[in-house]
Amino acid sequence: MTPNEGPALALADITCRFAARDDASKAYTAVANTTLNVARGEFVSVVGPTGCGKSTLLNVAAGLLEPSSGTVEVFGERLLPANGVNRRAGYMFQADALMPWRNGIDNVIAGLEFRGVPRAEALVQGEAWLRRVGLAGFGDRYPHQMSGGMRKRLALAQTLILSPDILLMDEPFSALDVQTRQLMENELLALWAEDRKSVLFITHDLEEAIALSDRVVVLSAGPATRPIGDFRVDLPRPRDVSEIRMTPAFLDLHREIWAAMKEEVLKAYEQQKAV
Ligand SMILES: Nc1ncnc2c1ncn2[C@@H]1O[C@H](COP(=O)(O)OP(=O)(O)OP(=O)(O)O)[C@@H](O)[C@H]1O
Repeated sequence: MTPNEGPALALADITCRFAARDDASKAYTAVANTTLNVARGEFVSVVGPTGCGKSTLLNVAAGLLEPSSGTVEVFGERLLPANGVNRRAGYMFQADALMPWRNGIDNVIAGLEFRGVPRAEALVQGEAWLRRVGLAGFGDRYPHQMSGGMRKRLALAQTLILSPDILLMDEPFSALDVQTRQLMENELLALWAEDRKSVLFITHDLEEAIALSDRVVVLSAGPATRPIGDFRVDLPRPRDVSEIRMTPAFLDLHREIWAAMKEEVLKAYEQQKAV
């Protein structure tokens, strides 16, 4: 396959082993033989019980972690951590990456400045992004002067201003209260609908996964986590995440996926109690 062909992300037969926590001479297999694709423009969520290996997979996709075996291709091109991180991707993690010493606008344009975009030009783009995420006029506030929801908006602008082809999101809204979270989910969907980036979204919240995605992949409990289910979400778009949750089609899908997930969640819970 030549570069720029193929899915946005193709994780093939990925296995990740770490030194075991209780005995560093032993290996702990976090993820085993996992194959996962994200097509161009597709919104895929990965759900699974706590500690199962979701973040590990995302770090592999980001090029931040080299798998013990298996390959990653980004638009048909092999991702080799030796060559650096996945440059086609933007990230949003649970903890935002805002710099407390920079005000809102300077946080939004940080990535552009690192890339060498002249400040005046970066500021124009930054102001436009502040408007798009509903923060027009808040550019001079510092992160500590903003609410959790505002900080997430700022982080979203900070990521999207670099127009990545792929968005890698690791429970980006989990720290928010339910209402703010649903507002942010709707905003994410609206922004995504504008140019349909390819998204890999990690969450332990099945409702959030279904409401946002085209496809939900369910992971087994660890160790040796692997996908145990792959469900297409054919709910109509545009979606309002709080309304779609009430529809019979959503509830049917939730029931179906939860049936696949439940045993794994219970397994992970028992394991956690045993530690
Ligand atoms: N660098 C590492 N060294 C050793 N063990 C690790 C490392 N990174 C992850 N692990 C282990 O691998 C397993 C999977 O971790 P990971 O963070 O990917 O899970 P997760 O599904 O994202 O968890 P959560 O839902 O709690 O965020 C865990 O048991 C974790 O302790």
